[in-house]
Amino acid sequence: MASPIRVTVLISGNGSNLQAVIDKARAGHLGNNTSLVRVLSNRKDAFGLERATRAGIPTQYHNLVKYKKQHAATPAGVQAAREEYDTELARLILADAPDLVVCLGFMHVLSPRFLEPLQAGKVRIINLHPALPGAFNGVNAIERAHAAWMEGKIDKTGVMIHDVISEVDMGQPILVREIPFQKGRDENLEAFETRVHETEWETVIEGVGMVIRELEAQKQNTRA
Ligand SMILES: Nc1nc2c(c(=O)[nH]1)N[C@@H](CN(C=O)c1ccc(C(=O)N[C@@H](CCC(=O)O)C(=O)O)cc1)CN2
Ligand SMILES: NCC(=O)N[C@@H]1O[C@H](COP(=O)([O-])[O-])[C@@H](O)[C@H]1O
Repeated sequence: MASPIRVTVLISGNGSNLQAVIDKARAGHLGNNTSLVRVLSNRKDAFGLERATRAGIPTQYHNLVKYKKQHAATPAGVQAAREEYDTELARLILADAPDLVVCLGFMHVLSPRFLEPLQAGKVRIINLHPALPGAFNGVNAIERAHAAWMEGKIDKTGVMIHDVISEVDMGQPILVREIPFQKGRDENLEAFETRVHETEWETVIEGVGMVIRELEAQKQNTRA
């Protein structure tokens, strides 16, 4: 059997999308031969780390604060801290020799200090974002979409899996799932968020599966 597709997951929080991926991989339905090699979080209290531990997946906590303390609290100092953080993040991840890095609620903007070493190592990076391409980039996308709908500005939103590039949430979409708003403008934020998360759990499994199959085919062609 071909060597497994090695996957590293980056998180910052609850990890419900990570759990969807873990469950699918464990059932053998995430590609023919997939190995989740590590879950890394920039937040120590991320429940996703517990989910990974329960699944027997190695974890790592890598936090920006340690780097910020070594620099002045100036824009230049913060920039230097972020660059050092990203350089070390790339080293940590490359040490596991992944084929794919999946951002699932990883609340940190990745700089070229991270992106370039991974590109050099031919490691694909993808992200799950709860919005349609080009809409509501960045944080709090679900809340912002709901507010825009309440103001009558949009009638649908969605979730997507996309390639990660330096410009946040502007990488090539891989899989997009639209989510229409319900008539009557009476769906509160909590109910709407639940619908979005349910769509995410399906989308992340399908989207990650698509990329894994692409990588499997590439490995097959390289061997041929
Ligand atoms: N260079 C890229 N980095 C990341 C991308 C990307 O497409 N390109 N996707 C994100 C995930 N993400 C949206 O999907 C995202 C995460 C975090 C932020 C952000 O503004 N983070 C702040 C800190 C916010 C916080 O701590 O709550 C920051 O980094 O200063 C924007 C978008 C993963 N990274
Ligand atoms: N900009 C990135 C972003 O907003 N990501 C979002 O963080 C949440 C993580 O949930 P989870 O920890 O339960 O998987 C998800 O809603 C994901 O789309």
